[in-house]
Formats: sequence, C-alpha cells, structure tokens
Amino acid sequence: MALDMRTPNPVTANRQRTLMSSARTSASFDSFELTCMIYGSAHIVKDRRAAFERVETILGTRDTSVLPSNYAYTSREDLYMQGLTWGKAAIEDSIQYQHPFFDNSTPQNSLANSSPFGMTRAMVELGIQLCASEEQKRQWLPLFRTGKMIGAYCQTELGHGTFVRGLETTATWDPDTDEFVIHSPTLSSTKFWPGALGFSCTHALVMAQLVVQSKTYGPHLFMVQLRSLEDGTPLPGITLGDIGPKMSYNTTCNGFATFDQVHISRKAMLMGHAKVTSDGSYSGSPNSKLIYLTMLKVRTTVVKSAASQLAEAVTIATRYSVVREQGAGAESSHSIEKTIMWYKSQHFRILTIIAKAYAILFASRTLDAAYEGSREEQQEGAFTSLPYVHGLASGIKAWSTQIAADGAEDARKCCGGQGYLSISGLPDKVAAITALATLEGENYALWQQLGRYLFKCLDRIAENEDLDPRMQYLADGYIRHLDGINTLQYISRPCTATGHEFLDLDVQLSIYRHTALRLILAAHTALYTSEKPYAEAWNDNLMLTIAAARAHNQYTVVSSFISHINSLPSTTSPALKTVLSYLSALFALSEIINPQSINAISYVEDNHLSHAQLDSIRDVVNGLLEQLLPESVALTDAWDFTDASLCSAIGMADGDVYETVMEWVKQLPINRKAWDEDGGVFQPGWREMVAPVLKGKL
Ligand SMILES: Cc1cc2nc3c(=O)[nH]c(=O)nc-3n(C[C@H](O)[C@H](O)[C@H](O)COP(=O)(O)OP(=O)(O)OC[C@H]3O[C@@H](n4cnc5c(N)ncnc54)[C@H](O)[C@@H]3O)c2cc1C
Repeated sequence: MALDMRTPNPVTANRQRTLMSSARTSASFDSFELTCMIYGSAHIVKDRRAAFERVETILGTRDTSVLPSNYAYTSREDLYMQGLTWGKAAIEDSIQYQHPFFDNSTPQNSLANSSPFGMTRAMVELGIQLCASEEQKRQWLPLFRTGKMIGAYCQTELGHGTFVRGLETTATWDPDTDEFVIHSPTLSSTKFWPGALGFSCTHALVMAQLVVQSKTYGPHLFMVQLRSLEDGTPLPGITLGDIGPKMSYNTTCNGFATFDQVHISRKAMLMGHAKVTSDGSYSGSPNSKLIYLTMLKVRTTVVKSAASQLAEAVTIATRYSVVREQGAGAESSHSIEKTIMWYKSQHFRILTIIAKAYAILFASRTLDAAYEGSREEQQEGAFTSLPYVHGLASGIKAWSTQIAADGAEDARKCCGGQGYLSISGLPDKVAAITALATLEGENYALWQQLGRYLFKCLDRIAENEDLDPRMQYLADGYIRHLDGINTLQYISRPCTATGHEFLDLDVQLSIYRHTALRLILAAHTALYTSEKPYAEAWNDNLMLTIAAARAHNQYTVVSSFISHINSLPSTTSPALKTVLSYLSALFALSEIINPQSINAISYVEDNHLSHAQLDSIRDVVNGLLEQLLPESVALTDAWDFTDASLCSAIGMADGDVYETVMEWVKQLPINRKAWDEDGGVFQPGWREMVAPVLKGKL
C-alpha cells in the first residue's frame, strides 16, 4: 500500500486557517506600514519581494506542499550541494539585478556566511573597501563583484580565536624576491573555521603576523590565491579541507588551511593603512584599531541579522501559538480548548520575544548611525569617535546575539514537541543564531572591551576631561571628589514612581540609568582599589565588569528604542505609533520583572525599586500584554518573511499547520521507501535488526 503523496495543500477553510485569519485581522495597524519601516520604504519592500520571488522560483521552493530538500537529504555532501545551489541562485540574481538583498543574508534570512558564496560580499569585499589601497580596490573589487573571484576571510586558527594578537600564521617579507612568504609554523596555526574555505573559495583574506627584516609588526591582512581558477585544486604549498558537520551552517564549507612557505606578491598585503615598500621599510597605520575595521563593520551586520533571525523564530512560534489549541486540564474550569497564545505564560513569552526583536532592530539603527558618523570622520583623518563606536558595537553585538539565541530557543520551546521537529525550521534556526554569540568577537571578550571603554570614561571624568557627547550621562551622573583614590561618587535618587507612572518613558530610562551608573562605578572602584597586579585584579573583578557593561548597554538600548519612537516620521499612523510605544514599554519593563532576564536582579538588589513598585510594574506589563495580544500576528507578519524562507511546517502564513506537517512527513525518504517499496516497514532495519531480536537470534 502506498501513502497518498499527492494530497494537495487544501485551500478550503479549516479550523487553523480560520484561527489564523482572525488573529491577523484583529490588528489595529497595517502591517505593511511596519514592513516599510523595517526595510526602509515601499519601493525597497517591492524590490526585495521580487528578488525573493525570482530566487525561490528558480529553486522551486515556493510550492509549500513539497517537502524542502534540506529535510529530505541531510548528508554532509547533500547539505553543501544545497548551499551551493541556493547560494549560486542568490549571487547570480544580485549581480544581474544589482541589488543588496543577499549581500549579508541568504534567501533563508540567515547570515550570508552560511552560504558558500556569502563571505565574498559580507566580509571580503568589505575588508578590501576598508583596508585596501585605492589601487588594490580597483584591482580586486570588480573581480569579486562579478563572481570572477570567490572569497573567504581567514583569521581564526586552531589555537587562537578571541586573542587575535596571538595568531601564529606568519607573512615574512623576503628581500630577495620582494615577496611575502605565508607560512603555518605550527599545528595550532592551522586556519580553522573560515566560511567557504573548505571547497568553495578561490581567494582568501588571510590575517597573519607581519615580519619585516626580523621584526614582527602584529596581525595584517593579505590577499592569497588558494585554488586554481581552472579546476579548483589547491595551489602548491596549500592544504585545504572541510571541518565537518556543525550545529548549523552545514550548507557551507567552513574549512581549514595550512600554508607551507607560500610566496605571494608584496602588493598582496592590504595597504590602505599600513604599508611595506620594496626596500623593506614599514609604515604603520594611523590608528592601531583600523586593522579591525572589517570586524567592526561586520558586527553591525551581525546585529541586524540577530534581529531578523529572532524575528523569524518568533514568527513561527506566534503563528503556531494562535492556531494550536490545548485544554487546561481536568480540574480547570476551561474545559473548552483555548489557543495556547491565550495562556498568560505563552502570551508573555511570545510578546516579550517580539519586543526584543524590535529592540534589536532599533539598536542596530543607532549603531549604524554611529558607525557611519565615525567613517565620515575617518575619511577626514580623525579617529576621535572610534573608541565610542567600538564600545557601542561590542555591547550591542554581545547583548543582541545573546538575547536572540535565548529568545529563539524559548520560541522553539513555545511550540512544544512540534518545535523539536526539524521540519518546524526551529532547531536549525536556533542553532544558527547561537553561532552569532561566538563569531565576529566572542561575546564575553566583547563585554570586557566595553567595560574597558567605560572605565576609561570614568578616568576622564575624574580628570575633568571631555567625553564623547553620547556618554554625557556618565559625566552628569557622578560627583567628583578631588581627594583620595575613589574620586567619583554617585548620589542615588530613589525611584518614586507608582502605578501607571511606570509607563512614563523618563521613569523607565531613569531606572536603567541608575543601575548603569551604580554598577559601572562599583566595578571601577573594585578594580582600582585592588592591590593585586592589574591583570589579576581585572580577572578577579570580571563578573562585576561584565555586569557594568551589560547595564550600560541596557540603558543604551532602552534609550535607542525610545528615541526611535519619539522620532518616527510625522506620516506614521497613530495606530502604529501606539503599538510601537507599547512594545517599547513592554521591553523596558519586562526586562526588570522577568527573573529569566540576565540583568533582572540588578534593578532590585540595592532596593532602588521596592516590592510594591515591582508589583505595579507587573500590573503595567499585564496591561501592555492585553493591549498587544491582538497585534501579535501583524507584528510578526511585518517582517515579511516568505513561507519558503521560513521553511517551517508549523509557521505557514495561512496557519495550515497540521496538513503541512503530515504532507511533509509523508514525503520523508524513509517513509517513501517504506511505503513505496517495502509494504509499510523499513525493511533493512526490520530484516537485519528487529526480526533477529524477535526471533531470539541475538
Ligand atoms: C559559524 C561560525 C563561522 C565562523 N566563520 C569564521 C570565518 O569566516 N572566519 C574566521 O576567521 N573565523 C570564523 N569563525 C571563528 C570565530 O571567529 C571564532 O570561533 C571566535 O572568534 C571565537 O574564538 P575561539 O573559537 O577560539 O574561542 P575561544 O577564544 O577559545 O573561546 C572559548 C571560551 O573562552 C572564553 N574566553 C576566551 N578568551 C577570553 C578572555 N580573554 N576573557 C574571558 N573569557 C575568554 C570565551 O568567552 C569562550 O567562552 C566562525 C565561527 C563560527 C562558529
């Protein structure tokens, strides 16, 4: 007997479709207006939709009744070939139609480096733009932009990731040939992890220790050809391979590379900042941090990706939650089943995750603006705002990727058993988001970088020196005492708000400001009053430093959310403004009362908020949840994800969960073989393993 594989996706109304439709129509605002706000304009939304439609049509993924191939064919080789297939479709579309939609993210809304072609745009072209000379840009950019060269960004080694200065690969200038020799001197210097390095790229930007006339100048970037452009084989002296299956990102070939005395032209060193001339003289970069500009810029992209990937996960969970029904148990008066969204715990989890996705989106805009401002300043040869931007990017990247990973995992749990199915799309999305906490600056290293910047600000305040204007709240927050080592003092003003006053944005900001000022000074004092050597004192106080950095970041993020809402264009509809301001308040207040938020305890540990005030905040949050419940589906629809890109049997826009789950499950190769060939049982397993057990032939 064969399973019916051709069940069409029913278009007739079923209960789930009806529930979805009413959840969607309950919104008070037009989700398209929010879509335009997310992506920039109606024109961009139209072009973006067209790009997705073209690529999804080529890939054949728009027919959602067909089981997506990534759930059917899952070997290492299969997944890599699928990544090549959709990566090729995306890059060809971008080149033909000259658009940026797949520059930093894939047709599945994942970060572009999960495509074998993705590193070219996302990091290599960027590295060239930021670190190469004008001549080098003219030479390389057109080749990468037209697909004539495919890139990887090779920094991490088997032995070193976070500690970039500890990289061991060397680039030694050879005076006899006026070339650099790229070499891997140890096993631990093997380049390990770079996306596309395994089998897809032709060239790589390689981070190596520059050695000129026996002097080491630290890590610099070099353009190295790795493979023959004719047949893809590695060039002499270079060994390349794949690093194997990963939690996610299996559609690309993260790889390893070793170099055995590989000669490259001197002009292959990226010489936009530091230079080596033909007589072996070295001139350094005007600012030592410029070598890391590519990573800084990519961090801004990672933050945007964290927002959209979290939005993807919560879109699936929201859609499932408004169509999935469960009763509350025999002892409950709710004998009639309710959609799971009705239960307050689900309602709280889903809506706070939605709020976090928007908080990250708006924080990313603040970061982008600061980054662009700093770039303009750098074009004029000034670097004064670079430390601020570096601190800002460190905090927002570490925070956003952590809450996106935690939020996506909770969104998955919100879908119960079905969320554990691969075909829900959630396991892979959760695993992909988790990588963001590690790549482009490991989060715990980044918290420390922000902490270091904050302490420098406090030192400047103590010395009565100017701060970046965006850090003025620190200068305003402390009183200077000119005697003793602890020269700064924070005078705390207790929070006096009650009831609905917590909806006041200034009240919310003042709570966050108080906590930041208190924790930054506490960490600074602990560090500077320690009698241990600095490195030991730093390590002893690391958790205080991280708490301080997190508190400052929370203040920045809440300020950014509020200021974006305050500066919405005058054309924004009142309904949308209201919904976004509720969302901002939900974000700010739920972080304080939710015991699962990392910082929750810091808002109450000094009694700045009393027990009664916490109860008031809980009431206000409950009110916000009620207001926002009818908006849930529209708030996630606004991200404009296609069904094909969500690739989720339980997250279809039309709510058709059960039909899709069963259609896809029936098409799994293991079921097809069992039903089409073996009479409803998987014969190899039954014959060789189950039957002998049954027949006692152990
Ligand atoms: C999906 C993915 C794609 C990647 N793509 C690329 C790529 O294209 N190119 C590339 O070059 N690399 C790539 N990487 C590698 C990535 O950049 C590194 O994994 C990252 O920099 C972290 O380094 P590590 O793995 O050596 O971790 P480690 O530095 O060994 O960190 C391990 C643990 O030690 C802790 N730790 C380390 N140092 C400190 C410290 N000073 N203080 C406190 N705690 C510390 C960290 O917090 C972490 O918990 C990729 C990684 C992933 C997961």
